[in-house]
Amino acid sequence: MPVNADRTTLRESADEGDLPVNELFYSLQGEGKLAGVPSVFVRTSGCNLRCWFCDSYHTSWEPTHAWMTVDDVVGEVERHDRAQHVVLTGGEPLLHESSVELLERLSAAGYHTTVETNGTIYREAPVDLASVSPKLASSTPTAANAPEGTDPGVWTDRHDEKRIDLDALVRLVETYETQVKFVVTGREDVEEATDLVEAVREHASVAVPDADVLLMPEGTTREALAERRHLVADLATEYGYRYTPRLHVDLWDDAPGT
Ligand SMILES: C[S@@+](CC[C@H](N)C(=O)[O-])C[C@H]1O[C@@H](n2cnc3c(N)ncnc32)[C@H](O)[C@@H]1O
Ligand SMILES: Nc1nc2[nH]cc(C(=O)O)c2c(=O)[nH]1
Ligand code: SF4
Ligand SMILES: [Mg+2]
Repeated sequence: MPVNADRTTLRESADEGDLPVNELFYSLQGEGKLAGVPSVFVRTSGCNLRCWFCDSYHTSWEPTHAWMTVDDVVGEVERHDRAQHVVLTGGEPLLHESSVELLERLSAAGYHTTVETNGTIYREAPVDLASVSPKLASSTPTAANAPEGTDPGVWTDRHDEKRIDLDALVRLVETYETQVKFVVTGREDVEEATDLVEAVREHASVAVPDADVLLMPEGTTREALAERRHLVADLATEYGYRYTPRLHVDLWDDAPGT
């Protein structure tokens, strides 16, 4: 089973350079090109978007975290001594300037680094795989779909305005080895994803091959994924994009720290 961070290294208040950490655990990469690879996950808290389906509610809708120094994060990562891969995720990890220092430290220590990002923010850092997941119109929160007990309020418009930043997307694909990973709820999402990929191709100086465009079924439980995965697999075949499972959900359902 994945192992959670020792909470004794977490503090309540921030010093400059600290990172708001929601959780740190060792598991198998569940998504994308590196699915199945043992990896330490560092999940920062705080997001500039509010997807209605966010599987990390406590980093977006209700951010919870403790502040850790970059030193302590590196120390916790190193405790998982079999891991050679680190996944920096969130929330939106590129909101935080200190994510750059963390990536520099991890890279210098020899780790392969993946950053899971919504693609609205560009930062320069030693990133081995930028796992970019631009948010489609179907992610926008409304009064009808927002998580129970929340009122999307200003976030319906704010999310919709901020969810795509073409300049940031282009810089990310030009700078890093990239996978572009769309959360798919239905056929319209793949049509919109195709328009976006075409726009990125038009502006970028590098190729974005179909094999780097991934379709991932929306769903946070085995049951939800079982309902949607065949549709998404068929769409991947039809469009020539790659399908990615959510291996951790298949294996551990919605258990925390996986
Ligand atoms: C919680 S997000 C954190 C990183 C970044 N904020 C982002 O959205 O890419 C991690 C990954 O989970 C995906 N994700 C979040 N909720 C999901 C859901 N309900 N079903 C499928 N994928 C989901 C995101 O698209 C992203 O690829
Ligand atoms: N096992 C596992 N793989 C993942 N790949 C990306 C994740 C994320 O939340 O960013 C994630 C996650 O939360 N767990
Ligand atoms: S961008 Fe990522 S972390 Fe933010 S709300 Fe959407 S899925 Fe959650
Ligand atoms: Mg996740």
